Amino acid sequence: MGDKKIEINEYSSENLTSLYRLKNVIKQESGQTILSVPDLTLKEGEVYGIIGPSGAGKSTLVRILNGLSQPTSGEVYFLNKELFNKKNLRQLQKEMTLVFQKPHLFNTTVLENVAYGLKVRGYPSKKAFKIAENSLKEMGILELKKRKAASLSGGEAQRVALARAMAFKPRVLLLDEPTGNLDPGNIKLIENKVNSLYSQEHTTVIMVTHNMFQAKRIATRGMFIYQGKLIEEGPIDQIFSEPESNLTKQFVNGEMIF
Ligand SMILES: Nc1ncnc2c1ncn2[C@@H]1O[C@H](COP(=O)(O)OP(=O)(O)OP(=O)(O)O)[C@@H](O)[C@H]1O
Repeated sequence: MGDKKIEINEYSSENLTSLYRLKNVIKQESGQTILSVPDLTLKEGEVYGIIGPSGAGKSTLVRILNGLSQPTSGEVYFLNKELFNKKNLRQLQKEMTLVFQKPHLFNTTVLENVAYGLKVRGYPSKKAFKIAENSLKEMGILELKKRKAASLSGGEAQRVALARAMAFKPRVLLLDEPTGNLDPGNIKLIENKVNSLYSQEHTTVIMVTHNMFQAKRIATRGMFIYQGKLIEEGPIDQIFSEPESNLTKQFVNGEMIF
């Protein structure tokens, strides 16, 4: 591969105290603080569910974690390196991928869409297509490989976006409401995929979801964001049964009016 891959021993799990570390992170837009995270550590190999009302700042957080949106102030470390340092950003971003609720697919075939992410990571074309085919097979959609992306249904497009994200086996998979527009069958398929990524590949998954049942079903840890503030982060059972904050309690019990 053309790109320097991050050496495992450079960031071995033994030396790694955190996958992400955020300190005093503030994001402002038009003079307003839309996200404030005083101190947050995210560990490798967990499935994080990010919950909170609409407009709370959930997407803002995943865009920061993916390196797409630089905080106005504060520090973000990924694998113990400053994520937004110009020297590190592109290299570190190759370890992660973000899938949106409405997938952004290129106007080419499904197979070319899935191979793209591998090619930009330096895989030779033939190998990229082979891995892409395999990834489509794993998502159960190999028969779509020659279809133009624009002709796909919402559920199919989301599965293609996930096949593309998973093809290069990212260390971190960020999902922003990935099942928001899908029917129960497609939701189940995607949740099963997240479960197997976690249990078999030990991929860290960080997922925004409006669906609290979904967070309960698939997350190992939860984060509650409210009015631009990270209120709490902890084991998912604790978030739902014994949250530290009264705000979290009101939200998970459906008592919050907003
Ligand atoms: N570029 C921007 N300029 C101004 N305000 C913004 C900008 N981006 C986000 N915001 C505001 O910041 C707040 C947080 O937005 P964000 O998309 O992170 O929320 P969210 O929790 O993901 O919401 P939803 O669940 O509705 O998707 C919202 O009030 C939003 O309107």
